[in-house]
Amino acid sequence: MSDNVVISVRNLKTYFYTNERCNKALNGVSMDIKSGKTLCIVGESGCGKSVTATSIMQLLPKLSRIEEGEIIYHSGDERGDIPIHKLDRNSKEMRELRGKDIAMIFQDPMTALNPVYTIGWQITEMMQAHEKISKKDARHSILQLLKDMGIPVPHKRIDQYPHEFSGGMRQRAMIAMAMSCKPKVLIADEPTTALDVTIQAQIFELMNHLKKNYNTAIMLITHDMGVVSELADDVAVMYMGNIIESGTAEEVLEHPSHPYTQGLLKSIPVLGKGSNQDIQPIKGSTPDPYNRPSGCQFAPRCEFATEGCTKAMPDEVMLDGTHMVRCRRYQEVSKDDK
Ligand SMILES: Nc1ncnc2c1ncn2[C@@H]1O[C@H](COP(=O)(O)OP(=O)(O)OP(=O)(O)O)[C@@H](O)[C@H]1O
Repeated sequence: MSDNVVISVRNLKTYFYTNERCNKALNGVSMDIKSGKTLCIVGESGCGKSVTATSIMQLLPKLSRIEEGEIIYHSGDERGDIPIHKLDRNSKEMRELRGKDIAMIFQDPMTALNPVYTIGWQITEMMQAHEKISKKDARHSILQLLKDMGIPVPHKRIDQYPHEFSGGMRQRAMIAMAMSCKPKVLIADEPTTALDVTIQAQIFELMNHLKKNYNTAIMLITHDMGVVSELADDVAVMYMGNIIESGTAEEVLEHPSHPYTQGLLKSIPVLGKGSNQDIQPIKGSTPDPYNRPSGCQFAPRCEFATEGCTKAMPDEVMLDGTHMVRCRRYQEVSKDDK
């Protein structure tokens, strides 16, 4: 395994059990999250992006559990490799990992920020929960952190409440809180969906700054291929609980080999191509997770599908380099893209 892998996920199966029915929300997911790189997880609503994140954080909703597979955190220190999938969500070890080693940011900053305390107070609490640090030293580092996160007049902002911040500034404050213990991994679940494009661009710049200057491993969840093309070093495309294509951003975006990836790329406008672009949404909709089609889950929506596709789930095929695709018809699909 390459040195810079911080989290490796192997054959992860996370299921939901509701009314005696089982939803295989993750059905054998494997991926590596690497330091100093951004891995984008992309796919339509319900494909399993958030469940992947909450499995890694051991913050799964009720009625769901990790059924099979591994999530290993490679600490790089005397703790060695930590099997997260075996830890209890409320265990001391898991609580220490959360925040200190692996931090998460959300679409809505108020998920993480408490309205009744000042930003400075909340970040101090977070720091003191994980390390021995005096209030004075914490204040000093928080001022620097707020400045690093592009929050103007930090000595004033530190004593303000979340409601005194604009949406974009609140998002930065949440990122500052997530970064306060210098985590090795930052998991960001659609962090800019609610923000306007200018603020979105600033938050992306900030994430690139974290990656470069703190060597943070970033896992960024998005449904937007435009975001992927701007930020990703590595990409994993998910559909119905499986990764159906993955590789470096160049491999996946320049040579998409799964019809679903091609569909996602055709459904976004390309910068610089003007307003007369042929934007085509992917036809059909995702199947009912409790009543899945047999074989390839995308087959009912796929123009390349043949009878064989509905018989069994396609195996992973390794193309060039790290490029993986799960499609029987990938050769025809790749030709079609040329
Ligand atoms: N709390 C829950 N209770 C029951 N099923 C759930 C719950 N959360 C997620 N699921 C199911 O797990 C599957 C994966 O959902 P997940 O939230 O990971 O999708 P997603 O790709 O993050 O979608 P979105 O972009 O809408 O957030 C879906 O079939 C979803 O219905």
